[in-house]
Amino acid sequence: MESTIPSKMKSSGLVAIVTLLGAFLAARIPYVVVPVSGYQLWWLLTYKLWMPLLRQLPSSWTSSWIEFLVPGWSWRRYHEPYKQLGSDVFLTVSPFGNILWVCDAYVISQITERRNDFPKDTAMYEAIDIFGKNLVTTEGNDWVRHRKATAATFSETNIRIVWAETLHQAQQVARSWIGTGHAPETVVNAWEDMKTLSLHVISRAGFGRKMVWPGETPSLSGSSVDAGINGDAIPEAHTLSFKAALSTVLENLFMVAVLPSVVLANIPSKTANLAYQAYKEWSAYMADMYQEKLAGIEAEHTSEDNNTGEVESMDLLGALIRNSASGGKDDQKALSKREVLGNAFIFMFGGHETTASTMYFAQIFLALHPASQRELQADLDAQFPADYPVASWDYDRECARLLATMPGAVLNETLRLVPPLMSLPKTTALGRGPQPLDLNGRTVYVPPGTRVNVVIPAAHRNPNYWPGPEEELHAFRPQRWLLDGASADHKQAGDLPIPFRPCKGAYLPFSEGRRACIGRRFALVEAVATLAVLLRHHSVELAVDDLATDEEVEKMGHAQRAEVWELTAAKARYMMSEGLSTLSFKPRDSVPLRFVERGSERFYQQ
Ligand code: HEM
Repeated sequence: MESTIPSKMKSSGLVAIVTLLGAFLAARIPYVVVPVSGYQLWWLLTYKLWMPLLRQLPSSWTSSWIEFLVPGWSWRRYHEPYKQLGSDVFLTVSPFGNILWVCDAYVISQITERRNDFPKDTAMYEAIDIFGKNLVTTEGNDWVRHRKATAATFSETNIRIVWAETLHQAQQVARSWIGTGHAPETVVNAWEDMKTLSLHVISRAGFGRKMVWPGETPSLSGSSVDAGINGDAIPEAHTLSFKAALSTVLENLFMVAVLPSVVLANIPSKTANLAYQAYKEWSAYMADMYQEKLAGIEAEHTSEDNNTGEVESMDLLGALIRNSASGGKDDQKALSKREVLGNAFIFMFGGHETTASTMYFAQIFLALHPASQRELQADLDAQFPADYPVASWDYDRECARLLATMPGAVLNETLRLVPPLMSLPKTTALGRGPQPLDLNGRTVYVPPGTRVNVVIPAAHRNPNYWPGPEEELHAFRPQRWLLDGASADHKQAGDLPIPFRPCKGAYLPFSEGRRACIGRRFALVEAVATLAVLLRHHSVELAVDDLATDEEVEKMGHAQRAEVWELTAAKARYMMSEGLSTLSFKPRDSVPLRFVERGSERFYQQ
């Protein structure tokens, strides 16, 4: 059945709502009328006041819509609302706007492939323009210009830096977690450390800035390129270190983006003043780095023998300046200095916590699923002989295998269950007329200006696209990504196992189509290398310190140990579902973990 609506129709106004509903009714798309759309700032800030009052109303009035008012419903309830409504596409209608919610793989593919018809809702991202327009905040031809200039920087040369730097940083993490050799006494704050690791890797691969781990002597990490650069030191002209400036801006981004500088600088709040200081400092660092790298590239152009600029420009910022500089001053396609710096910041912003949370959640899942951890370690054993030090791990030889065996499967499964981005906010383009979507052979026209939300967690648990029983979709089962389930055997066979590939539109941690994540490989290489280094000789375990001391655990029998472990696991599982922040899958609280030598696990030894 086909339904049509007038081409000039906008989604605002009563007529538009009525016509839209008519179109959706004709195409048999369910809709839910809600009093607020859930995205208004006033609602996000005050919903906890209103919800208890609304819940007092008779459920016969509210049951069909009340849960859609709770921020975060779209990931807390996964596929359930779609199942209840009998459709993987439905509409919420409110006086504040209509939203189309989608977790149908075929419809998602149409949306991500038709970039111009379903552009990104860039208004949502305006706040991250603070250092300049960039890849995330642009659309149309402007986005094409940004994407062309930035795509070349994510080269294999750059990925090799990611690999080498991650191996180095992950060894520092392991060293600090082992402490002085009393591993079982160490309670690891893995979330903070994964954020630090991720920051260090992106600083090196993104800006050529080497960061040293607390307790690490700079000489341990130095290469000729890094000599004299240390992200923790405060250079003369600055008041904060490079690392402090960056991490403070990232932590206070909302405040920095929303409040005018003069307010930030003058309100009597230490946090606001520090945020302002960090903003100024980071801007100054970026300006210095821009000049340094530009000078290196220009020197390279004037001297055939001098290849310093080439080495420097292997990092993302250097490559970006090189690409933009080669476009020439009159080239309309080149990025301006402000745009280059805007993109450099967005690489940091886009790649920091997303990758850190993936590595952190993977470790929690492995602590909760010791059998999967042992399988992962068996794959590592098969790949890396005992006398093969991390320093010899070669990117070309090792990385593809890691990604195709259990370490890669664990990451795929982690990103399926807790994708760092929960939805892809799209709209239907204004001025292009209503957009047809094919829904199971029926065509429905979505009016211009309608918000369209591709809901990633719902697609990731949509039973229509994933083999196995429905309840299994909520379980951590990395083996689903390994078609034959016995990945270690492939080491002997010498060829790479073929991973499971979900259908298009069903698995979107990095989105799909031309606007897919530009840092996908960067993130996967970093995360897989980290897991391999950490778990090659050690295991992560749940720390049960809240319930029992080490001496008490020591005296416990098997059943008692299982009991304390299960109580701790229940808390960790709760944190992994209810304890995540509403706006992104970010932990609000940390799950204490232990890092113990393999063979000394206190629970579930092999
Ligand atoms: C596990 C880690 C990561 C995940 C899950 C992730 C996920 C995503 C997703 C879903 C998008 C699409 C957003 C949208 O369309 O609204 C995206 C875009 C983007 N990501 Fe990532 N990302 C990760 C790591 C990185 C890294 C390491 C970088 C850079 C170093 C990065 C840079 C970007 C940029 C610049 C875009 C915008 C691309 C465009 O619009 O053309 N991301 N990412």
